[in-house]
Amino acid sequence: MQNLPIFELKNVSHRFEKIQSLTDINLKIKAGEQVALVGSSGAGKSTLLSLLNGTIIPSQGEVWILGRNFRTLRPKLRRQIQQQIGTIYQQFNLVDNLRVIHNINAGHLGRWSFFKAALSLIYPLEIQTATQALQQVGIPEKLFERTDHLSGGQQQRVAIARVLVQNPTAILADEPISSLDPQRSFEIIDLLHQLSQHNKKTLITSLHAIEFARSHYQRIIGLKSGKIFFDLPADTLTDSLIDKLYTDPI
Ligand SMILES: Nc1ncnc2c1ncn2[C@@H]1O[C@H](COP(=O)(O)OP(=O)(O)OP(=O)(O)O)[C@@H](O)[C@H]1O
Repeated sequence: MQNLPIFELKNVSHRFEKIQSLTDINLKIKAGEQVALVGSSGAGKSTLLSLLNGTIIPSQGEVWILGRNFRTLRPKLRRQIQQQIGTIYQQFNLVDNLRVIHNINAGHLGRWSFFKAALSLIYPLEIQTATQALQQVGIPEKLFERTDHLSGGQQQRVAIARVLVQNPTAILADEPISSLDPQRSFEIIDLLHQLSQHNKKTLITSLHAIEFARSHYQRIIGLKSGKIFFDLPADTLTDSLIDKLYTDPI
């Protein structure tokens, strides 16, 4: 079990009606790995992340998550597996007019009953857990602030705190810094790196900023026109290969 990959894709292709977004992907990602996904717009990065968190099922091939062939699972087991995968998005996916604590507590939703979730909207529950998560992302004083009163960088920290409360095995981040300035971008990438290392969580991040992929990830996967163009340790990736990823036709 120890050596089983957290994620495995076997001959995976995906098609959105007329658009072939991924073609024949074979990939294994082990526990604790920090992987950056890079490639031009439309290369298939978000599609790949959506396959890894079970949001979409591939048109062809098999996606194995935590040792299970996801397609074959019953809905209840699918939800249990999905609870183990936390995802952070470019647009944060927070409810703007709620206080921060409610957005963080959304990380419990897969585990809480409907009643508990509804009650927590009136009397916030698990304040200590939420405070700890907010402390880990560096803004503990914002717990009762309205979410839309925070800056973009702070909102992304809240989204990360929500994932920490979910306590997943793996964290997926889909272009988490696209709407942030360079300094905030560095801070969020650095935070994700520190948290995944400290909490021993697998981290997979899609990124346009190649410099952060190189500085903060062990492994870099380049996608080009829906195919894996390279899959290399960060310290062996050359500038010329990066140029080819973005310029040459496949
Ligand atoms: N829901 C969808 N319906 C139809 N086509 C889609 C859908 N999602 C993605 N695609 C198409 O699949 C291809 C891959 O898209 P994807 O979003 O995975 O790329 P990406 O590498 O994440 O791009 P970006 O960096 O711009 O986010 C694109 O051609 C895109 O237009």
